[in-house]
Amino acid sequence: MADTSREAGEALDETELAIEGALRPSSLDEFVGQPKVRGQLQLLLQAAHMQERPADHILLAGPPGLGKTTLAMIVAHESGRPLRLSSGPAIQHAGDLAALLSSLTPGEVLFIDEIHRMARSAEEMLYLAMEDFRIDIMVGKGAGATSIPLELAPFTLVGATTRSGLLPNPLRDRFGFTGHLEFYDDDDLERVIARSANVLGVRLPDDSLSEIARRSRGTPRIANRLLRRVRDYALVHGGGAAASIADVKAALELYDVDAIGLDRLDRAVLDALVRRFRGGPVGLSTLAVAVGEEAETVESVVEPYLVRIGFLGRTPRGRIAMPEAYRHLGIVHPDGVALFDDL
Ligand SMILES: Nc1ncnc2c1ncn2[C@@H]1O[C@H](COP(=O)(O)OP(=O)(O)OP(=O)(O)O)[C@@H](O)[C@H]1O
Ligand SMILES: [Mg+2]
Repeated sequence: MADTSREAGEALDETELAIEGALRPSSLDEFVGQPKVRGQLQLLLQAAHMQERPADHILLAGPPGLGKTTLAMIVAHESGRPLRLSSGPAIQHAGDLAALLSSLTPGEVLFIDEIHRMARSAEEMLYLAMEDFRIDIMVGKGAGATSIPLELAPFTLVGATTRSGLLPNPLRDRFGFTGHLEFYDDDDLERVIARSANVLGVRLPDDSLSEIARRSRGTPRIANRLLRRVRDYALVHGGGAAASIADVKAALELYDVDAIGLDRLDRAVLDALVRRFRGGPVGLSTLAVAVGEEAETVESVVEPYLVRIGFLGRTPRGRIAMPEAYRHLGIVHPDGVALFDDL
């Protein structure tokens, strides 16, 4: 069954989560692709190490599944410091953040996932904490309220966000460095898949490897997930430990992944845009309602890849379908232009 609800990545059950953990690279050297961000992080960590201080605060931005959490873990691992995990939705009051910050040990790496979803009051507390390693705790209410300053142990904050545009500037400015993660090209995805296949004990001929890479929407998490489905298929229907190209194609067809990696939700969005809204422009929320999804999911999970491959455009008046999208769906463009030249 193909799940169309992909908020915050995928709904993984516990075994899948454990496998995702096992597939995570634990050092910068093992981390595939993203040469820019890798180089930037390397320098930052090395300088901090030479001066025996915690590294500057780091913000990691990019679509789901590109390696933000993985990099946060690598930062802690490479600097030999403990990692504390939290997330924006878990910090709904300044008090939640105060409790978290005051319990950090010197040099600890604090990872706040989905940092754009943190409460406003906590954000303000975080500004001071990031800059001066200090917070003010409010005691009492009304006219008698006083604030008590509290010194914090120096720490490194690693924030992750799929929506860096939603972060207030004062918060964004307090990070020493922002790493923008990009979609991976097919060569990098092949390396991710080859590494994971090795860990999972799956043998993949070259053609199988490149077919999975081509259908992974530029995203390592999707590459790993498709690989696991292909492994299942080969185990049940095919040649056991080796997954032939026929196994790959059959498995991906079973899970509704099309020839360029679009899944049911991607296609539903394109279909609504092209057929129902005649190519747009249509507002994000209207489009989301048409496919029965949250606007946030459509915006942060579905759209970035469709924009990147030139299927969808974002304009001030709404979303529009680009000619490539018509071609992929096999629909004649309203201008009457024949777009079937490659059929
Ligand atoms: N550069 C990479 N090399 C190898 N594997 C990677 C890489 N980036 C990500 N992965 C794999 O992809 C999976 C998803 O990565 P990760 O959890 O870090 O994504 P994320 O950016 O935090 O996503 P989300 O926004 O949904 O939290 C991980 O299990 C990891 O194994
Ligand atoms: Mg993550």
